[in-house]
Amino acid sequence: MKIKNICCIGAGYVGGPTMAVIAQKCPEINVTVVDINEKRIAAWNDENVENIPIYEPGLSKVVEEARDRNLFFSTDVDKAIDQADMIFISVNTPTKTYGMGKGMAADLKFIELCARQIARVSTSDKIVIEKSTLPVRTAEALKNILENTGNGVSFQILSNPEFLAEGTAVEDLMQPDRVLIGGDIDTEKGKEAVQALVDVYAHWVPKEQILTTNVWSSELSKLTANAFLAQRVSSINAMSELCEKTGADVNEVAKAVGMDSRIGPKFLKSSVGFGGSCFQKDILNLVYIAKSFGLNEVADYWEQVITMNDHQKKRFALNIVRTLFNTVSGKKIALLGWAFKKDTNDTRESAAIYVSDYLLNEQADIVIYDPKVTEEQIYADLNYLGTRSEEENIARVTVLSNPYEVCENAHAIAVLTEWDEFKDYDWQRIYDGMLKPAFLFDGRQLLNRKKKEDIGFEFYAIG
Ligand SMILES: NC(=O)c1ccc[n+]([C@@H]2O[C@H](COP(=O)([O-])OP(=O)(O)OC[C@H]3O[C@@H](n4cnc5c(N)ncnc54)[C@H](O)[C@@H]3O)[C@@H](O)[C@H]2O)c1
Ligand SMILES: O=c1ccn([C@@H]2O[C@H](COP(=O)(O)OP(=O)(O)O[C@H]3O[C@H](CO)[C@@H](O)[C@H](O)[C@H]3O)[C@@H](O)[C@H]2O)c(=O)[nH]1
Repeated sequence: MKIKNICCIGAGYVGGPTMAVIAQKCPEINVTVVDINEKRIAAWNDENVENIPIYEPGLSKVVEEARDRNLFFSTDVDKAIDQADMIFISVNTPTKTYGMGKGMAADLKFIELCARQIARVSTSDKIVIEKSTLPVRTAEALKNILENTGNGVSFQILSNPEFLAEGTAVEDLMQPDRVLIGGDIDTEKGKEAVQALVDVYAHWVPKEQILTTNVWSSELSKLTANAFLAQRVSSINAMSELCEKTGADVNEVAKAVGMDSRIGPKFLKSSVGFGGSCFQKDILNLVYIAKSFGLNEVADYWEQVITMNDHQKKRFALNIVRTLFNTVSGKKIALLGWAFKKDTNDTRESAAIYVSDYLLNEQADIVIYDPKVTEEQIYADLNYLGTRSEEENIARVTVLSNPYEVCENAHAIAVLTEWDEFKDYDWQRIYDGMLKPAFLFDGRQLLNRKKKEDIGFEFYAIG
């Protein structure tokens, strides 16, 4: 089966970059990315390609090459669905904030809406692909909706979870460790659909790296991968606290442990805690699924990864309070970084949000600089927590676009995102402008302790 038209529902951090790369690598396939968010689509279509809504190194170049050639962004969801042979569903699946499974389960309402829309609009056979991260067995529900409410056309459902990490999305998409495709491999039609998607990726991904499985394994592998990755971060963060008590150095421990080829060196960087839209959401979802099968030990095991992460964020903030003579009330604390990691403008679940919240509870005055995050986003993140009124957040929090100004007259600086530029600042100038003692808290193992101590900083790093 030769695919001519692809539609992707959801022009977010996954849909946008993933489809841009597919379009660039498959010039003979038309790729249309649709979204109900008009502002987002307008930004993807902005004449100045640097204004696309997602900041990812290398992405604007890929978009520039393919856009209006075979890559299109549109709000006309019905039309794109109807014209497509293959539809990726790449909408958000956040943690539920209401009702059954509140705070744990994935909210599948956007997925269901997509399925109903596909069923209503389609007049020809389609391959429907789960690109969003979904609870295991979601394909069953999708199939039920599509087959019972559709116009009698045939749908094949595949699971094709995305493993890209933000900040390196383009690189990860161009050279993925693997592409995972789950399908109904027991039927001819199912096999054909899997092959059609394999053929798309085979334009640039070596065949050995395209893994096909049954649908349930594919769905569950995505949750498993994120749980394992987050677990490594929580494991090293747990050790960081022990290092601080014992004089061991967490970087040295990570290196020594990571040189064991069975463990490996990656993803062992101790930090103020993992953030991002995926790890917490996906582990909570996994815990919820385990509990729903009565697997309480399995659920408790994975829940500890989140407990440890919450502890890490909290103890970082409390350490600032304790070190500043047990009070930060009315003190200016400068925060460098708001994004959940470097090279992205995404702030979802960023540790910076929670560290700020703790400090604001202690009545600190917070001044923030991030190279890619807007002031509007920072206030939105704090207001979303609902800990205090919007007016109070505005009164206590200032966002500036000059890092030196942010640090001017501060009692302390906390580095919360590992942006490269922070390393190259004129730290003597920053020190000179601060109140003394000048405290510097490195939540990212980013700065050189010796050099900062030589300048005169009271330096605290995790681990
Ligand atoms: N962000 C990541 O790095 C990442 C990586 C791998 C997997 N995932 C998974 O991919 C999925 C999408 O994540 P994201 O970060 O791209 O989310 P996102 O919020 O950035 O984008 C989702 C988009 O879907 C749109 N949308 C929602 N319902 C719609 C509908 N009915 N019709 C049209 N558009 C609709 C929203 O307006 C939004 O723009 C999630 O399930 C996530 O877990 C994310
Ligand atoms: O050694 C490490 C590695 C990561 N982090 C933190 O962990 C979070 C997540 O980082 P990362 O995994 O690099 O970014 P994400 O974009 O959240 O990507 C994860 O989540 C995606 C969404 O499901 C998956 O597709 C990716 O494979 C998976 O890495 C960030 O706050 C990092 O700062 C650490 O603290 N230490």
